[in-house]
Parts: sequence; C-alpha cells; structure tokens
Amino acid sequence: MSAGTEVVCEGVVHVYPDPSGDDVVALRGVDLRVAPGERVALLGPSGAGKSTLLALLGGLVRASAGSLRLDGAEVRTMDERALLRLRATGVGTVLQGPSRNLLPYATAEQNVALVQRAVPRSRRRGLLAPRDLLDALGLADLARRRLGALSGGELQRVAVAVALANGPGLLLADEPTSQLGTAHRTAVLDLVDRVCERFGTTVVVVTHDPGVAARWDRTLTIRDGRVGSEGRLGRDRAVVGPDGAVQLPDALRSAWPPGTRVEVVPDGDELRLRREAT
Ligand SMILES: Nc1ncnc2c1ncn2[C@@H]1O[C@H](COP(=O)(O)OP(=O)(O)OP(=O)(O)O)[C@@H](O)[C@H]1O
Repeated sequence: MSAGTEVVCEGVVHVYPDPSGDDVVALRGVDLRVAPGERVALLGPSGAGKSTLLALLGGLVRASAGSLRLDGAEVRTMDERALLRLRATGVGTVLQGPSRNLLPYATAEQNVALVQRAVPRSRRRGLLAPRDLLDALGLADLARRRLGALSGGELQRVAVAVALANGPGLLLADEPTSQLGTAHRTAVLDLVDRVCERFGTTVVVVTHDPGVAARWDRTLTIRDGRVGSEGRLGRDRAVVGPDGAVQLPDALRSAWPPGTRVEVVPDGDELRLRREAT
C-alpha cells in the first residue's frame, strides 16, 4: 500500500461544454489542500460540483483550468498514459451505487484480484494479497461470498476493499452511505476509519449524510462551484473566494436574495454587513 497522498487544488475550474452553447460551469475556482492521511467530507447542495471535483481528483475528467496536484504531480496536464497509471495505481474510487464497479457473480476475493491484474507487474509485488487485504479490513467473513448474495451494506464494504485493491494513496468515495440503514452506515464509516489508521490513506468522501460530517475533523462545503465554508472540529468558517467574495450562511440566503444591497463595514478583525432598507 502507498502512504497517503497530498492533494492540492488551486483555482480549479471545470466547464462541461454543450454544443448548443449552454456550457455548464461546474467548478469556478476551487482552492483546497488535503494533507496525507487526512479524512475530508465534501458537503453541499445538489449540483454544487462535488461529484465533478471527485472525478477530477480521480483523473476521470480533466479540469478546464487551474492546478490540481497529487503529491506534487499536476493532474490537469497529464498525458493519457499517466492518467491511466494514476487510475490503475494511485487512486481508488467507490462510485455511487456499490454494484457499479463490481462483478456480482464473483466473490469478494475474486473482485479484488481482478483489479490487481490491471496493476503493472512491477507495482503488483507491493500489494497485499486479496485475502490479506480483506483480513486487514476486517472483511474476512465476506471473502468467499458471491457479491450477488450480499446485502447493500456488505456490498458497500466490499466496494471499499476493491477500491483499495490497487494500493492507492488516495481513496475517493461518492455517497458511500446513501441508502443504508444506521448499522450498515456505521460499519462503512468504521471501515473507512480503519483504512486511514491501518494504511495512512488520504480519504475524500462526497456525502449528504450529517453522520459523516459529525464524525470527521474536517468538512468542506462546496457551493456554487467553490469551497464556500470549511468546518474543523465542529466550527464552521466561511472561506473567502478567489474574487474576495464570502458566501452568506444558508439561513440568510432566502431573506437576502441575490441583488440585495448591503453596507459593508470593516471594524478591525470584524466585518459588519447591514442590509439596506427597501
Ligand atoms: N457530464 C455532464 N455534462 C454536463 N453537465 C454536467 C455533467 N455532470 C455534471 N454536470 C453539471 O455540473 C454541475 C455540477 O454537478 P455535480 O454532479 O458535480 O454536482 P453535485 O454537487 O455532485 O450534485 P449531487 O449532489 O446532486 O450529486 C451541475 O449543474 C450538473 O448538472
């Protein structure tokens, strides 16, 4: 297994082109830094750009502008071979809906082995054998079971193990606890914690699950295509954007709609905003 990967994004922009001219700007300048071995939850409303950011980090989609570095290597300008190598050995991804990247008629062990076959021979020697990986993750009881016979929660845990089969330094997961009951959600999160503790893997998870946010030290809320606020140890802080903008707290958004005029009054380390009377 590789040690945890450092993730650095600076001014990352992503545009989905549309032939009719209605291009979608999904990310508008994302700045973030995730230390090796850190666990981060990406929160935010639907359409904010969370899954897009995950796809860029996983080398599945190339960012339109900005800089996105994994352990110092610039992903945005990597050629196709380097991107293939990144996906085969550098990053493990758990897609939304656990069955999407798993073979239902094969066992957990066989699914892990299959992913390892795509890893270049020179790097394969450093990987844990499928059975050892499943043991290390506390999933030995699922190793010989066909995935088609597993429950949703069991399947999701196997999906995490399969994402780790290539010994990545970065684990990405899109909504890993959605559609699971409380016991299975806890089991999946316990597993992710075990991955970090055992292997030092860096973890970035997209989630709408407040349980995930409450459990980890750091949350980043993506809103309107950038990091709008950051939570650390239960304290939420707005993040100043690349254009100097600070997003309003959710509770004020409907009361102060776009276009509302405000007087901005700096006062030492404080800034007061006063809405203009209408
Ligand atoms: N392949 C695509 N082609 C065109 N537009 C896309 C594509 N994927 C996403 N988008 C658009 O980009 C924006 C960001 O989408 P994204 O899926 O990253 O948001 P999200 O925060 O993950 O949302 P959700 O929580 O609903 O999954 C949205 O406006 C979405 O419609």
